[in-house]
Amino acid sequence: MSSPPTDPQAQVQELRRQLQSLLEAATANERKLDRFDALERRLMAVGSMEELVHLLLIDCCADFGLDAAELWLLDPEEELRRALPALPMVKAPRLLDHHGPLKDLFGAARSTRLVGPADAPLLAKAFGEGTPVRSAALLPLIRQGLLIGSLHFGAHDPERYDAASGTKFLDRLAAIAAIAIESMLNRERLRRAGMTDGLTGVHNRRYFDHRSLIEFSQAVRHRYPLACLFLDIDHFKAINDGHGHPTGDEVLRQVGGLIQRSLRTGDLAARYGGEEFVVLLPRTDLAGACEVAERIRLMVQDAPFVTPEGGTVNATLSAGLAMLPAGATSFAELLNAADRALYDAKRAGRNRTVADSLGAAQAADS
Ligand SMILES: Nc1nc2c(ncn2[C@@H]2O[C@H](COP(=O)(O)OP(=O)(O)OP(=O)(O)O)[C@@H](O)[C@H]2O)c(=O)[nH]1
Repeated sequence: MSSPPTDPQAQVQELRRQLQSLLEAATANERKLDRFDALERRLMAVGSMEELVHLLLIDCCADFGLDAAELWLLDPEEELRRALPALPMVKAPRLLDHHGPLKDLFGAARSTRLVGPADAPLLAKAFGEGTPVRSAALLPLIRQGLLIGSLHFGAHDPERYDAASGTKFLDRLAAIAAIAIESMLNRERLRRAGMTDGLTGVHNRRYFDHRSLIEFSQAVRHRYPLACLFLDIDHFKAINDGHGHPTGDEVLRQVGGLIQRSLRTGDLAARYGGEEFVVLLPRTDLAGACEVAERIRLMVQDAPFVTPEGGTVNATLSAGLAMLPAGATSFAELLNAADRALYDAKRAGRNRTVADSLGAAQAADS
């Protein structure tokens, strides 16, 4: 350490220099505070999950000059997994189906961890093997005493975060990010509840009525085929009467799951009424739609449906199929044609797929 100058002129100069550097530090701190403040305000105002993820993973890096950011979210019920693939995201959060990875980062401590280059294994856990990140801040996201995820900020500079630095700003940011994530999840749950059938987990009729019009107009505008399937469980009343309503509910729930799992992203399945489901298959021709209907029909026919008592029952379903543009010029016509075909399938003995004759004939001609 250099000794203070004895010459009064030099002392004044030294004091000026110290004052200047204190002023610079204060200005830098004030700027940092302003950036945190602005970030907090934006976090509290985000309107969607995409916006929130973008803010935490992309904007944070730009605003704070970071080299890497990761967001991990606990998702044991897979609700985020279902909600997020549909979202257009530049960078996606990592969804965890159990606490293990979070425990590896925070142990029982659950407080912000500042990690330096000496703890390379922890940096690799937080940012992936081979990461160029040399120092990091790992922020636990906690809501109502529960760890719901973590936010990781990383830098190539090994001294950007060191264990001796304060974590006050980061702790506060983590608390606000956790609130923003939870409120966004609640909003997402409400949104999904409003468009999902509570028993079967497929979309409800209200959502179908809305989405089907969009699908219809897009198919017309872009001139691609749109297939509509009506699927109705056979003699469902007998299942209810013979095994009880809870078993009927369970069959409905499992059929809903089978239908959902046999469709591609972009297809739309909904519970249309009691034991009736409707499926829209955009960009699918008659042969493709028949294949989908038959696949579902055979899966239902072969499935042992587990009852609430742990026994099994069998069920079958009938399918009616209509095509746009072959069999219909409006969406109501398409639905009616599929419903007519379903009626024909029931009349012909059930457990079968019938294509609307007009649609099938015209599709065969074209
Ligand atoms: N368990 C249960 N039953 C329902 C639900 N919604 C409608 N149902 C029953 O579904 C049955 C439908 O019976 P029907 O319309 O006669 O048709 P079906 O017995 O399937 O006969 P087909 O369709 O002609 O093969 C009725 O008994 C309804 O009460 C529900 O959410 N849960």
